[in-house]
Amino acid sequence: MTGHTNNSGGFFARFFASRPEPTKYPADLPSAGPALDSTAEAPLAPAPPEFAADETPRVDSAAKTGAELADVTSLAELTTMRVGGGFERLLVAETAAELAEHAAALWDSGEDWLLLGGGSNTLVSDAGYPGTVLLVRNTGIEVVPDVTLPAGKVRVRVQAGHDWDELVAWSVQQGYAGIEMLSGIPGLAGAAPVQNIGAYGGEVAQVLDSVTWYDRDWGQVREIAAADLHLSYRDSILKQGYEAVILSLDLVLQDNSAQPEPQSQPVVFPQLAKALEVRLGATVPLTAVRRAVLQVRARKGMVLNEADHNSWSCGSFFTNPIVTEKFARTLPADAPRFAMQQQRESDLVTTFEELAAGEELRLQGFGGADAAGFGGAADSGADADYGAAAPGGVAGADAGAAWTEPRQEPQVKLSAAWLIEHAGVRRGFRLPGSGAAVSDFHTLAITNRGGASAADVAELARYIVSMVQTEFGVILVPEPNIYGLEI
Ligand SMILES: NC(=O)C1=CN([C@@H]2O[C@H](COP(=O)(O)OP(=O)(O)OC[C@H]3O[C@@H](n4cnc5c(N)ncnc54)[C@H](OP(=O)(O)O)[C@@H]3O)[C@@H](O)[C@H]2O)C=CC1
Ligand SMILES: C=C(O[C@H]1[C@H](O)[C@@H](CO)O[C@H](OP(=O)(O)OP(=O)(O)OC[C@H]2O[C@@H](n3ccc(=O)[nH]c3=O)[C@H](O)[C@@H]2O)[C@@H]1NC(C)=O)C(=O)O
Repeated sequence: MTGHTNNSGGFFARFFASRPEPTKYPADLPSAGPALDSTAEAPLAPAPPEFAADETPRVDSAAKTGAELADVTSLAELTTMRVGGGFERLLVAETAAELAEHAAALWDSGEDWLLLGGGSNTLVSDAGYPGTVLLVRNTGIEVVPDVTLPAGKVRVRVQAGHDWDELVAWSVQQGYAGIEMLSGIPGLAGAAPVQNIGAYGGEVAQVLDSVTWYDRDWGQVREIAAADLHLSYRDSILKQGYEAVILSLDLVLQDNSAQPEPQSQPVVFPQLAKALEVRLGATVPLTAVRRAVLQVRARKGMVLNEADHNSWSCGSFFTNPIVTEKFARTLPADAPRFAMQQQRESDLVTTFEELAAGEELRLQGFGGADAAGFGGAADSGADADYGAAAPGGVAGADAGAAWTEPRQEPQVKLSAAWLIEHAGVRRGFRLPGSGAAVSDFHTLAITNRGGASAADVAELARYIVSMVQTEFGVILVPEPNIYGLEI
């Protein structure tokens, strides 16, 4: 658990070490697309997959188990991007006790090691990982009787190695509401709190009661209340470097199993309401929410599908930047921007203007909350797959964990996908000779079109960062954990 970069200072330091001047990368490449015209329509991408109204897209899991692991020799076989070289040693923890024991021994040994769940948020260099890879493979879901819970609530315990989407499917089947909008998110349950997964109006912070983890500093297994994880937009104390391995999670869900057709939590996300053809705030059958979310995600290429190279990715490769409202006003009027709850000053992206004005570089750790995310007006129809932008003004309400430290300057969340597309990097874009390409369906996903190397992925990521930096003065931050590569 050392040696990787995510939302870290190294990333920023590289860009700002000398001066805050963007440089085109790479200088000798042809233009990635037409000059910026924020009103221009994106060229037509290949048609997104079509689904019958009652069809539920299949969700593949990348997390190999048991005998499937016998012949694994590379990280490419353990990650959803399917790139990355070998490793020195592979350890597999099939129980929580094994996971804690391995983690304790590895930390005691002082060697570098890598914790891997479903490998959907991990990018490793072609040279591989020079140490031990510990795979989280303890599975199981149980309902834990809890008389302290209010009526209608149920405590569900899931082991860290359980496939997240299998948990969601199970909860929908049981009639338990609360995570149905998080259908189709890749990876394993143990990673969910690390970056507080969120989509379509929900985030794990809303239902997480506590985790049990092995804590490096304490040298023991501890139960930690969700509030102590400081969950916020794609962030937690684990993401910020606190050293612990999650063994299991306790969720508190709404038990609607007595209803003839168990209902969902209110639908609060415009894109989802639109897909379900209901008004915001409506409740609908849990099964309908799951199906609709999977269909929307699949249309964006965001459902893992072994047969579809457009889904061989880490999902969103960059987080959505959070900037001051003042800076956002310098962007084109049609750039989507969404209000955040209170935000730590230190969580905002440092803009060129601020650096030029002599302000200190802030090392980023996104705070605030995400749940509502993007979507715009449900009925605008401006972009059927992604929802409408919020031109000019600030729209959208974020829900979930709030940071209470007061701050003066209101902040907004931008759409990384929009910035990328309007910096001229269109859906399907590929650098010459590269095996990696921007997804045909969503500019925020970098995909392996077969035979991509980790270097190809990193090169495209750097190119995207450079284009957005040049065009808008915003520095995108990668979402995945990255080992042995410079982005
Ligand atoms: N919304 C979306 O569509 C997408 C969301 N994701 C999310 O990214 C995450 C990826 O999950 P997964 O594929 O399993 O993760 P990975 O196997 O890619 O692991 C990513 C990192 O998460 C941390 N981690 C994983 N499991 C644990 C654990 N039990 N305890 C503590 N830390 C852990 C480790 O970071 P470290 O070494 O720093 O401790 C690890 O390097 C999930 O939360 C997934 O939902 C990913 C892609 C798309
Ligand atoms: C996939 C992930 O999570 C996803 C999550 O599934 C969705 C749905 O709630 O919202 C986030 O994506 P997102 O911000 O790109 O959401 P989308 O609704 O797909 O797009 C937002 C906006 O981007 C613009 N857009 C989108 C796609 C595209 O190719 N071009 C474009 O310009 C549209 O204006 C759209 O309104 C999460 N990503 C992040 C980094 O927060 C992930 O974390 O890996």
